[in-house]
This record gives sequence, structure tokens and C-alpha cells, in this order.
Amino acid sequence: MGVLACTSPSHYSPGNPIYDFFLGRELNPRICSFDFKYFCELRPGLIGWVLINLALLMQEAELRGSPSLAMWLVNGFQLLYVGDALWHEEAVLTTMDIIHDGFGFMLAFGDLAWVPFTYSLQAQFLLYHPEPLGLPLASVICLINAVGYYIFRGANSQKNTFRKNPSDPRVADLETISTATGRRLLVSGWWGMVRHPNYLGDLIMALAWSLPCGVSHLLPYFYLLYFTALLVHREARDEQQCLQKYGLAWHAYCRRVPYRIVPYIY
Ligand SMILES: NC(=O)C1=CN([C@@H]2O[C@H](COP(=O)(O)OP(=O)(O)OC[C@H]3O[C@@H](n4cnc5c(N)ncnc54)[C@H](OP(=O)(O)O)[C@@H]3O)[C@@H](O)[C@H]2O)C=CC1
Ligand SMILES: CC(C)CCC[C@@H](C)[C@H]1CC=C2C3=C(CC[C@@]21C)[C@@]1(C)CC[C@H](O)C[C@@H]1CC3
Repeated sequence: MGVLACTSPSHYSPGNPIYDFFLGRELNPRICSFDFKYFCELRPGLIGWVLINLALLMQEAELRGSPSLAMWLVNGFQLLYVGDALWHEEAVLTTMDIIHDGFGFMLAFGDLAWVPFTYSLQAQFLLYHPEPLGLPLASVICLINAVGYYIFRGANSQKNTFRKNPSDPRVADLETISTATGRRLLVSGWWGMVRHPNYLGDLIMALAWSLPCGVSHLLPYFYLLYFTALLVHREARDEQQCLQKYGLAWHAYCRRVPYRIVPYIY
């Protein structure tokens, strides 16, 4: 196919048709400079998610006169998350989906269908199960989301700033370990607390998105449960890749920072 000439094979392409279908054979299918995977990872799914949430909020206003406080919180928190991802769009270029995974069924389905339709489950739930929420509890939930966002953004920004320019004054004083590749690993700041502080912040936010729906039903907690499983699996894959890249230096980092995601627990 002439127009799809600018493609590259995925890092692992074992020739097993089922595996290839799921994980994709092409790492970056493109039409010239238009990269399908990069586009799909952020734009349609995340924007679709926010639009579905907004439609549910408007539907609730139509049904009950005005949107509930719980619906406002869920919409506000998730809008902040999506806005943050789009604002820091270039950061997605260093994720393992972009670097290692092909654009197969998992990412195509995940980006285009899974994200907008399952990530909006809390707002869908609230439309059919209105949840009265008082101001004191709403404030506590806002605080939980703020703490999660602070950790998530702090950790991601610290790593991205360090990777772009290690002498940037915001990260220049952080302690590091040298690796044989010439790249260094942060061992203080957020990355000295646990080995995946950004996952910890993301999980705290996931909890804050479910809490406005109350505790009477498991459905609004689906995202938190699925996301915990996804991040535990993702963390294990990332550790394997870092061990391959950094060898002894990675072992030294693990000794220095023994916990993976949750301090003193995991
Ligand atoms: N909502 C959702 O569905 C999902 C959200 N996410 C979020 O997306 C974001 C990106 O996640 P992801 O791509 O999995 O991984 P990370 O952003 O955590 O990146 C991992 C990479 O960071 C580098 N790194 C690891 N430790 C250190 C250190 N101590 N110092 C410097 N660099 C280090 C390594 O790459 P190198 O050394 O090569 O730079 C490693 O491969 C996260 O915030 C995550 O929570 C992720 C998946 C799904
Ligand atoms: C269909 C399967 C069960 C799983 C599909 C997984 C995908 C939905 C996720 C894999 C990595 C993702 C990332 C994000 C969204 C979800 C997917 C595509 C973000 C874009 C979310 C916003 C963050 O700021 C960055 C994330 C990068 C990884």
C-alpha cells in the first residue's frame, strides 16, 4: 500500500495471528505525517468521554430540573483529567503504548470505544441512581481528588522536566543514579517515594471519581478495580523493560526505592 509506506513493525511480532491481532503488527501506522496511534491515544476517546459525560449532565438537568452535585463533581474531575492529558499532549510520546505497543485491537478498541463508554460509567450510573451528596462529604471528595492530582501531575512533570533537561533548576538538585546507557534515574523527589508515584496519584483520583456515586452499588467502582489491575500489570511490564534497559542500575534503584506504587504496602 503506497499511502501506508511510512510504517514500522511493532517491537514484538511473534507471528501468532491472535497475538498480532490483539497487540498489532504495526508500531506507527501512518499516512505520511498523520500517526493513527498517536491521534487515537488522546483525541477521539478522551474528547468523546468528556462529551458523553456532558450529555449525561444535560440529560439529568432535563429530567430533574438541574444536575446533581455528584454529577457536577464527576464531570469536573474527569474534565480536569482529560484537559490535563491534552495540555501535556507531548508527554504521551514517552508512554509504553507509543514506544512499544503496536496499534492492534487492544489500543484501537481501547482508545476509541473502551475509554469513552466505560470511563463515563460513573456519570451514566448517576443518571439512573441519583445520589444525594452534602457539602461536607463533597468537600472531602474534592480534597481527595486534589491530593491525587497533585501527586499525579507533580510526578509526571518532574520526570518529563528531568528527561527534557536534567539541569532545569526545578530538578537539578534531585538525587540520581547513573546508568550504563548514559540516562540517569531519579531517586529523590516523587520518584524516591515509590517507583510509580504517577500511578498512585492516578489511583487516588479514580477513587475520588467513584465516591460521589455512594457505596450502595459496585458499578461505579468498576473503573477503580479495572484501573488497579491495568496499572499493576503495566507496572510489571515497565519494570521488565527498565531492567532490560538499565540492568544493575535498575536493581540499585529498586533497593533504594523498594515500594512499587503504594508506600509501605505494595
Ligand atoms: N487513565 C488510564 O487509563 C491510564 C493512565 N495512565 C497514566 O499515564 C501516565 C503514563 O504512564 P506510563 O506510560 O505507564 O508510565 P510512566 O510515565 O510511569 O513511565 C515509565 C517510564 O519512566 C521512566 N522512569 C521510571 N522510573 C524513573 C526514574 N526513577 N527516574 C527517571 N525516569 C524513570 C522509564 O523510562 P525512561 O527511563 O526510558 O525514560 C520508564 O519506562 C501515568 O500517569 C499513568 O498513571 C496509564 C495507563 C492508563
Ligand atoms: C481494552 C483493554 C481492556 C485496555 C485498553 C487500555 C487503554 C484504554 C489504555 C492504555 C493506556 C492508555 C493511556 C491513556 C488512556 C487509556 C489507555 C489508552 C491516557 C491517554 C489517559 C490520560 C493520561 O494523562 C495519559 C494516558 C496514557 C495511557
